[in-house]
Amino acid sequence: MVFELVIAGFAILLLAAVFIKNSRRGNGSLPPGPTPLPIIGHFHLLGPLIHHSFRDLCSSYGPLIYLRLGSVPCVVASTPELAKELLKTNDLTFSSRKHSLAIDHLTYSSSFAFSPYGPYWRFIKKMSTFEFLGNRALNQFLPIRRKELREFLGVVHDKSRVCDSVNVTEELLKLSSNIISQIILSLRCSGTDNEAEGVRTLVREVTQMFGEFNVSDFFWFCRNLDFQGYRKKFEDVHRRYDALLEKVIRNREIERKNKSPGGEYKARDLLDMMLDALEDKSSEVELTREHIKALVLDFITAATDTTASATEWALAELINNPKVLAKAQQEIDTVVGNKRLVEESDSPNLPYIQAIIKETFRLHPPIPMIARKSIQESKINGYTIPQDTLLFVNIWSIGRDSRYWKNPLEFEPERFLKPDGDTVQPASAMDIKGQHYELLPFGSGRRSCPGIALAMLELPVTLAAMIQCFEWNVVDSSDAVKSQRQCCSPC
Ligand code: HEM
Repeated sequence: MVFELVIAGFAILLLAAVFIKNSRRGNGSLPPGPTPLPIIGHFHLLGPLIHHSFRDLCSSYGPLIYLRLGSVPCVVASTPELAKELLKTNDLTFSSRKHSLAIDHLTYSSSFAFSPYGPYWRFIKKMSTFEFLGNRALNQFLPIRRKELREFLGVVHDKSRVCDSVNVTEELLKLSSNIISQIILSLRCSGTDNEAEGVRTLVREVTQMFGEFNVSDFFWFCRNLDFQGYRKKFEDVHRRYDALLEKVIRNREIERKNKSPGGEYKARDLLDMMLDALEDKSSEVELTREHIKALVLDFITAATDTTASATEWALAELINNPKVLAKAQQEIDTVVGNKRLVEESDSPNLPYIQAIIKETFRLHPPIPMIARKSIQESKINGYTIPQDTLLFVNIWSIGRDSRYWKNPLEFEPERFLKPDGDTVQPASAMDIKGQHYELLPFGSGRRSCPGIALAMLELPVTLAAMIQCFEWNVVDSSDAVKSQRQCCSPC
């Protein structure tokens, strides 16, 4: 009896699989892909690092594949040509993003980074591009970045004296979080500022929740169930975040009311800009307090881990490649010397440091796949991509593909330098602003990263200062990177 039941069950599964396969053929023009299983689709083919699994699937089924993750249809692209076709030629079609229960709960359903392409998104994009992340604002915030970098170097220095090793991961996260929370809220996490520290802790919890796998996001019949108990966690974090941000906003409103005209000048942060827009009855978009709270979360989560992880990977590669490290030290010695600390204004004269950053992005993009959702049906390479399909452009696998890169797994920053007589110039032909589809660390097109200019100011100077001030090596292989200090004079 049991045996018969097993056989019957197996037959049903097989029939369902054949049905699904035929329905793909019936549709005819979907990109190729493995046969899905009933209900779970292709989930069983994914390992813990999804970009690795997608690379393997693309090498078996082709550069553009179609998968079903539970009930969610998706396509994966893994060549620069397809990246261009999808993100440039069909930019508008793939201009949306998939929501998850975590995103909806935690960002008041008002996130900018996850909002559909429309008036609200355009309004914030304009404000971030031209105002708070524009050249003028970035110049105004230079003293903050300079002070934070010195503070960071000081902490690494002090801790390494006391403990002879430092958790660089943690310190880099504090550095990027301090910079962005001051640009956005004029708050600094110093350990004594409770509000800033509270925001930082909550943002870390939120970042973790965004990355967790929730079955309810992929199986429509689980949408209202909560097997993993996430809903309660989301509600708890949301309540604490809302209370904290409400307090920050209320304090700022009082400060604005009491401000005397011509009082002390302070660079306008994002919160000021949003409160101006909130009060402006003629503003092109009607904003709410929820929009402000969601935007703060959007920007802090988007800016913190990405910048810290890029610096950490660059450092890890330098430690593992002593010749590259020596060349970088040589460049800093020649251009900056040891009488002063390297500054952001030195970056254009440090082409090797910039090449190290690009090489780090190629091998370790902080966001390994660009994720979008289609708002309409499209034809790509002769295949039909239906509306509401999730798109993944696997920039991690493109960066390691031997068809586009010589010695793809080697860390060779020289590939980004072009000899020009005796000097080397930054390889302008390979910039990272989303025009060269072999290297897309910040994405491409209208939804590309608005923080690129800020990140590219922070990264070279942070890395150069770490090289200038300390000698680096790994002291414990169980941690990502630790430093052993031997401080030089500038810091
Ligand atoms: C090394 C640092 C960073 C990397 C590698 C990075 C990478 C990315 C990528 C790949 C995207 C998706 C782009 C696309 O879909 O085409 C993105 C979006 C975004 N990034 Fe960054 N980012 C970094 C730093 C920052 C910073 C410093 C900020 C804020 C100041 C920021 C804010 C955002 C926002 C708000 C979005 C969503 C944009 C939208 O949906 O329109 N990022 N970033």
